[in-house]
Amino acid sequence: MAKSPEVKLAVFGRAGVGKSALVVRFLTRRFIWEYDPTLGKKHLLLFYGDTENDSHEDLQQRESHMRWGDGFIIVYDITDRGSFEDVAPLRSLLEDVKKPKNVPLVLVGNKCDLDHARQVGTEEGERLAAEMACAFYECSACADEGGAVAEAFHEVCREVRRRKAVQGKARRRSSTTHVKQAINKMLTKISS
Ligand SMILES: Nc1nc2c(ncn2[C@@H]2O[C@H](COP(=O)(O)OP(=O)(O)OP(=O)(O)O)[C@@H](O)[C@H]2O)c(=O)[nH]1
Repeated sequence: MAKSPEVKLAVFGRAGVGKSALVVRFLTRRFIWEYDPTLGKKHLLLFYGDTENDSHEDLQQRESHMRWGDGFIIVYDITDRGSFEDVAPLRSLLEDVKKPKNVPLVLVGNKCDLDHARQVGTEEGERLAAEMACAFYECSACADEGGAVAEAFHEVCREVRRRKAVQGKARRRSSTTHVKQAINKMLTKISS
């Protein structure tokens, strides 16, 4: 069976929203405090950073990771409205930095086990995701009973692969067109 192509995923969101916990949950099906520390952050896909008070270096690093990624997950914490307000600027930066635009993206509202402390309604997340034309998941890295964390990661991977397949087809079609044009040119020359 053909191996699935590698997908480079980048996870963005304000500090403390649970990026590392989500990646650990996805990779190990465990919450971060249960996981083996020897696994280490090197196994995490990505874990960036604050959107406020960023140094020039932080900004440069974030932009280079945006260029690096094939697919993106933007995370906010449903108990932290500020982290929700960071989403739109992050998405704009992504649109500015990443070419071509309209990247594979999923929006995640994390920590939904803390419903009593909720500051961002589910419908607000849904509305923002609709504006950004991307899928939306509310989930909890801590108590992921329905498997929404894995579903969010899989959805962005599927979207990346779908687009790679379309691009591959377009590339093959354009190289076939080039060959046809070259043959036609040769035939025209020969017959003239
Ligand atoms: N209750 C609850 N706590 C969570 C959840 N996800 C993460 N946390 C906690 O939130 C805190 C921050 O989680 P991290 O995964 O380190 O967040 P981060 O976004 O990677 O943070 P930075 O590395 O600072 O950017 C930790 O204390 C986690 O245990 C969740 O789904 N529910």
